Amino acid sequence: MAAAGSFDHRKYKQYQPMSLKDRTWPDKTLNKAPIWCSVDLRDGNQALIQPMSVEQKVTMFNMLVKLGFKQIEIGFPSAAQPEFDFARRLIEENLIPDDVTIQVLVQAREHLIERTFESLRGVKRAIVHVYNSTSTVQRQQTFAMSKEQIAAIAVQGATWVQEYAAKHPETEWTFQYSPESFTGTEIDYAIDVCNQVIETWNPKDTGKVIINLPATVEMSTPNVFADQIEYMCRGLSQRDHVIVSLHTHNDRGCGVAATELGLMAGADRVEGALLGNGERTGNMDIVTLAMNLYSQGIDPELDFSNVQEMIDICTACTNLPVHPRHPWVGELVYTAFSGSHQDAIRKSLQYHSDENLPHWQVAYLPINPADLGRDYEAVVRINSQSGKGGVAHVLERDYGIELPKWMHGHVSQVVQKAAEVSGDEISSKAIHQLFVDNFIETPTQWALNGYSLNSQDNLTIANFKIGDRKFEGKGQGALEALAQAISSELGVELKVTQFDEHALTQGTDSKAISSVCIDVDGKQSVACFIHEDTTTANLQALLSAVGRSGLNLLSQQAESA
Ligand SMILES: CC(=O)SCCNC(=O)CCNC(=O)[C@H](O)C(C)(C)COP(=O)(O)OP(=O)(O)OC[C@H]1O[C@@H](n2cnc3c(N)ncnc32)[C@H](O)[C@@H]1OP(=O)(O)O
Ligand SMILES: CC(C)C(=O)C(=O)O
Repeated sequence: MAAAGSFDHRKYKQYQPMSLKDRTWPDKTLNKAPIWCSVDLRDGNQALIQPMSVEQKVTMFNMLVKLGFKQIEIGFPSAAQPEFDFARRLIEENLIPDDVTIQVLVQAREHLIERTFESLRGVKRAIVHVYNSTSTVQRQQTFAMSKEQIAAIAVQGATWVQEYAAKHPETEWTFQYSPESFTGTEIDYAIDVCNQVIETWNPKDTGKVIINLPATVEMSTPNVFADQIEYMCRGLSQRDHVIVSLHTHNDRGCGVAATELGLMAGADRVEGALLGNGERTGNMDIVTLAMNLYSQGIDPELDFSNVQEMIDICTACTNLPVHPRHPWVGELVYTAFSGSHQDAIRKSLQYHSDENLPHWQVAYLPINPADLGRDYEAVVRINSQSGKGGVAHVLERDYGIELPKWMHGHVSQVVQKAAEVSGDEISSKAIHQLFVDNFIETPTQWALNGYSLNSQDNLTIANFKIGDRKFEGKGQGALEALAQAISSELGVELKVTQFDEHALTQGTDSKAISSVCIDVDGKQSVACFIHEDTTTANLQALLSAVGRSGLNLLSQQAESA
């Protein structure tokens, strides 16, 4: 169907996948972390409205080191003075730990390469990353050059890098080449260009080089990218001396998926940025990929145990907010508002701790949010979508109030009403207040002002002072005696249909909570009471339930007078 105006899909053509019939990557699984390289300070930085200051770059660099990155692309020193100054600052102030290698990006242009090496003077170790664009579109439209001419730029760039490095033998150099716009490049041509660069550097005599394959623009489904990577891995010469690196972008929203499949297809190394910052829709999000591995029981070799600190630093340096639903780390990603999810989480957490399970298996929570430094308060939050399990969970979690199952519906009805009226979230404090007001508060006329209990012939004989009236009753235990006393004094039929007594599980001062459900002349009423004396808690809970049933002691008093 042709759409109105300029929204017309017919102007786009389908990406032509390569044909790799004997692909092996679909049968592979990921079982170890790749070599990580953060490009936050380069690709991330070049995508900001306001690039980071040198101070901000230092803060970001220190954080990347703390998170565990061993390779960090620190910028494009020949592009701008602050980029150059930052490289100098790291080197001159000795801010690069011994086990961390910095990387710099440069185009295959001699004056830029010269300036890049100048910025690296005195560094112990560095990766020099040179690139040129190889795609059909760029060959034709940006450079107006043939395949041979574009390959010659790559080889010339590789040669310059080698020559300038040779002038600084005190530094341990690693060379990296990217056929930029790789996903828009004919695959056999990409292999050819990369192999010419590899032959120029001839790593079999010197160690290893890095060939970085960027989805500069993400153009296909991740399976097509994986085919391309598997094919490249097969076709690159001196493969044992080549580290195959991936650098995906997220134009189609599949940057992480493409990288995962690319790793299955044989890549060794991954470039990306924290929280997916980077050009356009961003670079591959390292946090997501690392957490994907972590949640599968694989050591990501990066430490996200204080995720809030990482978010705060990234936000301060990039001025970009983090979406509340960002995978693994967004503010709301461990929060359930809907009732059935809350109920399942509550039961699952309980089961998990009761059974002492060796592996984390909790409904709706793929990992324990505490691993990232997140608290459990966020896990269940209440609004009108919530149910009885969620409300019970909040009272239990925040107030140690463990209610019997038959009470859950009563309490949640009250909370649900309040949520419907406000149209908003109901805080834990407000839920507690609703619980106190509706189920604990006792009308003064039904206040228990004293009791005595005696046992006789397996029966409890009891005296009660309720308000300022005295009652006498007997039964199997104090509760039944009280029910009998009220029934006979007020001429009603009162039965205790449900009863539960629990120690409060936190902040207790050894208090107990009693919950009572009664039937007064066919009408059901429930209430709870908290007290350090369990008998008082039981008796007062019953009296509160009587008060909530609408029985009026004062009018009965007036009648009997
Ligand atoms: C995919 C990426 O994101 S790569 C990173 C992009 N850039 C950065 O990170 C740093 C930001 N700064 C820049 O990009 C700047 O453009 C600089 C510093 C690299 C270069 O600046 P300038 O030379 O002043 O300008 P400009 O980029 O317009 O230069 C274009 C020229 O470089 C050539 N060129 C572009 N890329 C390359 C390359 N990789 N190798 C060789 N030549 C190249 C172009 O053909 C063009 O040549 P022409 O002038 O003969 O037409
Ligand atoms: C320089 C290369 C690796 C790049 O940033 C890209 O292609 O996205």
